[in-house]
Amino acid sequence: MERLEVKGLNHSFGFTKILHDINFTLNKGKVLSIVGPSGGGKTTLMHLCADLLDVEEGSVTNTFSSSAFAFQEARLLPWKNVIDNIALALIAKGEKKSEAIKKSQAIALKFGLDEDDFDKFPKDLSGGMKQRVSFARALVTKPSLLFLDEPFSALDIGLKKELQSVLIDMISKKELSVLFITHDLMEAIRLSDEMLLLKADPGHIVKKFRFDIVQNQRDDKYVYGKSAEILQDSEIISTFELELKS
Ligand SMILES: Nc1ncnc2c1ncn2[C@@H]1O[C@H](COP(=O)(O)OP(=O)(O)OP(=O)(O)O)[C@@H](O)[C@H]1O
Repeated sequence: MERLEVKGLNHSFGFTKILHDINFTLNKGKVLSIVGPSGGGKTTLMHLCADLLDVEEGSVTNTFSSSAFAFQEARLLPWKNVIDNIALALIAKGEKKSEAIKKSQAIALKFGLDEDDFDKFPKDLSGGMKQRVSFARALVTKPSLLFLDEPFSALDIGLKKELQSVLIDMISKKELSVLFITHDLMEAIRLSDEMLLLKADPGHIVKKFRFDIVQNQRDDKYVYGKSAEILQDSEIISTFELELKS
């Protein structure tokens, strides 16, 4: 079975230890989130998993057949229009240009872009539109594993929910496995099967939470209820330094 397995992972930048003894497995069709405070090492961990950073100690085994990324900033090529930005990965994989364009247009519409937007360049797009393009570009190649680094954090509530719904639809059809990092607890509860809590200095996993209801049956009531419950957890309180000062 396709999986991402992290064992005994340690990482330092210079003399500063950033990650300590990280262990987890992401199986096919599952969504695993890593939550924790800013500076805790989430991005470093994601980069090690995605082979964007060399593993120094421990191991990362990725047997997924293909993977893609979507980041907090959309990172589009400024000299290419919307469709060409999306089509890029397909063309790089050897797909015929006409076919790549057709697939890119279809997925752009799925992510809520209009035909009028197809010829626009990134400088003429709003932040939300750029993020739609970024998602479409990541998913057009139908990766089996998707890495998401805070992809919803700059979006308004409506757009956030809309993009999450498209993702949940794909997850529910078991088309996709996802590893994502966030500091938004509700986002993690809405999307993940398992949530790892990463505490800082150095980053280490202090608790794992599992959510057993399938994503497309988690309504707002479930997400708010679970959030309220988890916010009472002592590890969450100390990791996010939530103690109220009286
Ligand atoms: N290339 C690098 N060289 C040196 N230190 C780095 C490097 N990248 C990150 N760090 C340091 O590693 C620590 C963890 O950073 P990282 O970006 O992984 O945390 P994070 O949990 O993703 O934070 P945020 O939520 O703010 O993005 C920080 O102290 C950061 O300054």
